[in-house]
Amino acid sequence: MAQINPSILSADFARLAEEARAVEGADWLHVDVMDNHFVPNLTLGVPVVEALARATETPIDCHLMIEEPDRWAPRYVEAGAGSVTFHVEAAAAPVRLAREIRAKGARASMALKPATPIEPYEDLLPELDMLLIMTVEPGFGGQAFLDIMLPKIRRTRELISKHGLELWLQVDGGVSAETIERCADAGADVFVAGSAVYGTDDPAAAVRMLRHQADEATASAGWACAH
Ligand SMILES: O=C(CO)[C@@H](O)[C@H](O)COP(=O)(O)O
Ligand SMILES: [Fe+2]
Repeated sequence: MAQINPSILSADFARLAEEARAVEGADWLHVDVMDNHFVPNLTLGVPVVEALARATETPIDCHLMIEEPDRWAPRYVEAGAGSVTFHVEAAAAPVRLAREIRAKGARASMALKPATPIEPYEDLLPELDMLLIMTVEPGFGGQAFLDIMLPKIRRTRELISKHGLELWLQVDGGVSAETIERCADAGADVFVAGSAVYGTDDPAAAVRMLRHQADEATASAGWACAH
């Protein structure tokens, strides 16, 4: 079944706990950490992730858009994140970092910006629990989905199948009722959605609707997700 991860970036930051609980029933809560260096925006850090992990039953999917993830990612596992994603463009030693995240008890995930190809990282895939393909330039919610990322999603799904991996394939940026079917058809199975969830009157219903759409598209594409 497809997983839907609402992005708290599009929620009301003055009511974070309430907003996190508004999407209980979602698979993971996606938390975007930005440091104003790796991306031109600043959001939240370790103390807020700790507070969110206490405030909701939904596991935390932490997306680190920061410099020096080798230094900081383990701190987010300690803060209570169940999955930690670092950007390969920022990591000094991605294999060592993925192993450290796993050893500390979280799922290890690596993200690629739109201009970063997957092919140089084929041999790293067994070290990961999830790969994140950005479908916008990281930094802000509410941007338009980049259709030109669809071939990369498809090629990544082929690599995952070729190696017989259980790796999850996440897409993030501009995922909505209009675009989710294209992502699922190309091979994504974990979908981050910010404005398409929190921009509606009923975030929990939006999650259910997106999941249904993704499941239908995956079934007609004929590949099975690993979860
Ligand atoms: O990581 C990011 C942005 O850099 C995302 O997680 C956004 O928060 C997704 O928001 P929408 O594009 O779905 O509104
Ligand atoms: Fe994100």
